[in-house]
Amino acid sequence: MYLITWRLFSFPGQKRLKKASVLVVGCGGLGCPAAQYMAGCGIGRIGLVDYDVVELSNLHRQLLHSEFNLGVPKVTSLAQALLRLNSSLKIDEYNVQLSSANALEIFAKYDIIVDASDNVATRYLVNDAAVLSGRPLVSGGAVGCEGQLTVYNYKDGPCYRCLFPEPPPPETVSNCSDVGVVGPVPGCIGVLQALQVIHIITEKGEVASGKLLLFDGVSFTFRSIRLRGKSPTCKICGSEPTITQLMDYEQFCGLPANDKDSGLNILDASERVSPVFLEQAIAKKLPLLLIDVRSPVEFEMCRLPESTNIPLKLLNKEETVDRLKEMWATVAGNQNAESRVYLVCRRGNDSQLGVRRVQNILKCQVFDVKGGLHAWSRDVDPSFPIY
Ligand SMILES: Nc1ncnc2c1ncn2[C@@H]1O[C@H](COP(=O)(O)OP(=O)(O)OP(=O)(O)O)[C@@H](O)[C@H]1O
Repeated sequence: MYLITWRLFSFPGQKRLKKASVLVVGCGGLGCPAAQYMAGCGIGRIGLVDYDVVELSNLHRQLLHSEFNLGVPKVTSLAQALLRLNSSLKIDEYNVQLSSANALEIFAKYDIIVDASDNVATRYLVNDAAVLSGRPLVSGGAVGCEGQLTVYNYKDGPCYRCLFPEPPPPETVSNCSDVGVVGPVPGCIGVLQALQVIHIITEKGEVASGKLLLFDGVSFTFRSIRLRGKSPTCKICGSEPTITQLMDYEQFCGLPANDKDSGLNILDASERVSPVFLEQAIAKKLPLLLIDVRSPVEFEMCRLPESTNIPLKLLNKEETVDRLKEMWATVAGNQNAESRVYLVCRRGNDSQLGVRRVQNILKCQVFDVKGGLHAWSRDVDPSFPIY
C-alpha cells in the first residue's frame, strides 16, 4: 500500500509520514476522504473529532460510513473503516464537540490540524486553537457544487483571522443544509486536504499557504487565487495580539449555542414551546401563524401542513415584512388573545434567531419550537421524515 508513496517521497519521506500525527476535526463529507487518504499513505497516528452520529442523509457524501453504522458515532464508524484499510494505524477517537474547553489540550497531541467541519463558529475555534498551539491548519470547505481549500498558520503565512477578522452576519452564511452539497465536491476537496498534509509532512510539494484553491464543479474549473499575507494587526497572530486564549465562539459569531437537539440558549424558556405544545395548539384550532424558516429546498422536502415558508434570510426584507403583517392580520384580526406566532426549523437553531426579528416586526408573542422538526418527529409524529 505504501509503495507508491515511497517511490515518490523516498524512504525518509515515508518514515516522516509514519512518525506524523494529524487531527481531523469533523468526520463528515471532508473528513472521510481526507482521513482515508492519510490512512492509505501511512501516516502513523490520526485523531478524529466529531460529536455526531451517522445518519442516512450523510451517506451520499460521507462514503466511509455505511447503512450498517446508522446511529453509530461518526468517529467510531470512521475509525473502523480506516483500520480495515490500514491495521497498523493508530487512531484516537474523540466523540465530543470540539470547544474552547478541550481544543488546546487535544491539539497539543498532533503535528497538523485538518479542519473538516461545517460551521463558522468551529472554524474560528479551530483557527485560534491552531495559532495558539502553533500548528499548521489545512482548511477545506464545500457547499453546493463549489469547494475551496487553503492552509493557514503555516510558517509565515496568514491565519483565518488575518483574512476574516470578524465573522459574517449569521443570516448571510450558507451551509450544506440550506443549499445541499454534491457528494463528489467535498470528496475532491477532502482528498486534496490529505495531499496538503502529505506536502507539509514530507516538505516535498507546494503548500497552499497564502493561496486559495477554488473548485467549481459546474464549470469544472480549478482556480488558485493569491490571498492577502499575514496581517501585522491580526488579533491573534499579529505583532500585538489581543486574543491570547479561546473564547465563546457561538456568541462571537452571533449564533445560538450548538446544541444539536435542544438548540437552547438565546431565548429564555418562556419564549420556547415544545413540539407537543404546538401540536395541541393546532388540534384545538387556536389562531396561530406557523412559519417555517428553513430554505425553500428543505421546505419542499417535508413540512408541517399548517406552515408557511419564510426563510430566515428573508425575514428582514421589506416585501417580507409587509407579507408577514398581512398574514398576521388575518390570524389576529378577531382579537383572540390566544393568537400566537410560532417559528420552526430543522433543529431549533435558526428559529430562535428568527423570533426576535418577528417580535420586532409584529410586536406580538412569538415562540420558537424547541428542537425543531427533529423533535417533532421524535415526540409527536415518528412518521415525519427527518433528514
Ligand atoms: N465543534 C465541532 N466538534 C465536533 N464535530 C464538529 C464540530 N463542528 C462540526 N462538526 C462535525 O463536522 C462534520 C461536518 O460534516 P458535513 O459537512 O458533511 O456535515 P453534516 O453535519 O454531517 O451534514 P448534515 O448537515 O447533512 O447533517 C459533522 O459530522 C459535524 O458533526
